[in-house]
Amino acid sequence: MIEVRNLSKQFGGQTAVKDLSFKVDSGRVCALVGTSGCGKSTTLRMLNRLIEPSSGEIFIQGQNVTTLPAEQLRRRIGYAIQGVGLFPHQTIARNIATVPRLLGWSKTDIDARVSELLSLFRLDPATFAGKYPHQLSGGEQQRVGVARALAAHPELLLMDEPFGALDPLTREHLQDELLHIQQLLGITIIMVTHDLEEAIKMADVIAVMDKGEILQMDSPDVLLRHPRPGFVQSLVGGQDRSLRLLATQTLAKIMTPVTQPCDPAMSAGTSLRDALAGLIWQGADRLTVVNDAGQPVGEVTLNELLKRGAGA
Ligand SMILES: Nc1ncnc2c1ncn2[C@@H]1O[C@H](COP(=O)(O)OP(=O)(O)OP(=O)(O)O)[C@@H](O)[C@H]1O
Repeated sequence: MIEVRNLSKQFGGQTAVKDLSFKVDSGRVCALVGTSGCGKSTTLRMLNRLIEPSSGEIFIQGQNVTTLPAEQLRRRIGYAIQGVGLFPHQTIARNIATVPRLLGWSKTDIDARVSELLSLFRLDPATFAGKYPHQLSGGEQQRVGVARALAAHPELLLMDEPFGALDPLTREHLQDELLHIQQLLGITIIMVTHDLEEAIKMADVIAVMDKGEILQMDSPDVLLRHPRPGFVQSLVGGQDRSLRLLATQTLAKIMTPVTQPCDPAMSAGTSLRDALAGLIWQGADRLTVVNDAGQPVGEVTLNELLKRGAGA
């Protein structure tokens, strides 16, 4: 668990982050959202002390790390940013191995970890390990950036707009991939994003920031159903709130036993939002939920989807 107590940062006379206190449980994904300049990146960078806090304390697994040497702290915390920041003159393998090398891992352990991570991110080690960053696409580089951040089994992964520069399809793909890996490794993630849809999709808990303060910190569902009046409401409020609500759940959560298999068929991991879009597109009022083998495992009606998107 990571806990922040009364964290503040002033640059000159200007307050960028004001008396923040919050906790994120182990294995959870927390997203910091808010408009440009509200203090998201400054908050994130104080957690690994790329920026020194003006005041306040940070605890990781109960240990006060506020005064730990920053280098030591950064080896326990992975950090991935938009634009990746890979070392251009080093191979992909060497880039990923950066922190394990600093920690003095053996060559055998490093090679094994590099292969494991490349495979996890579906980059064939034989093809990619020896390449240089400029020989990779943006999406591939972004994967390597996250793999590098995970290399030394960090307790915490910090991500600052990690998918910001990618096209929507690649972005969605990488979000799915990261969620899968997060669940596999059970790692705690704190991510900064200006994209509310990304926060809703990725996070267990969303902290909405404005002018250096957290105005509300709740699960996506609670945030969408009960936003605090004012800034939070205007951020999450719009007419597409029902669609955002539907995006927080999957068919697996709401399906009932199959009565009569019918078209369309959709996988259990499909979001309710995509399911609704599919039913509208096909003019159907019911769908069959199928497992990976294509066998029917449940069904969901259009009516049920409409109910789930209702605010009341
Ligand atoms: N090194 C710095 N020196 C002076 N002011 C800074 C510095 N870094 C950030 N700030 C200021 O602190 C405030 C918060 O910046 P921060 O980068 O944390 O915002 P942000 O929410 O991440 O914004 P964005 O979404 O645009 O990246 C801004 O007013 C910014 O100008």
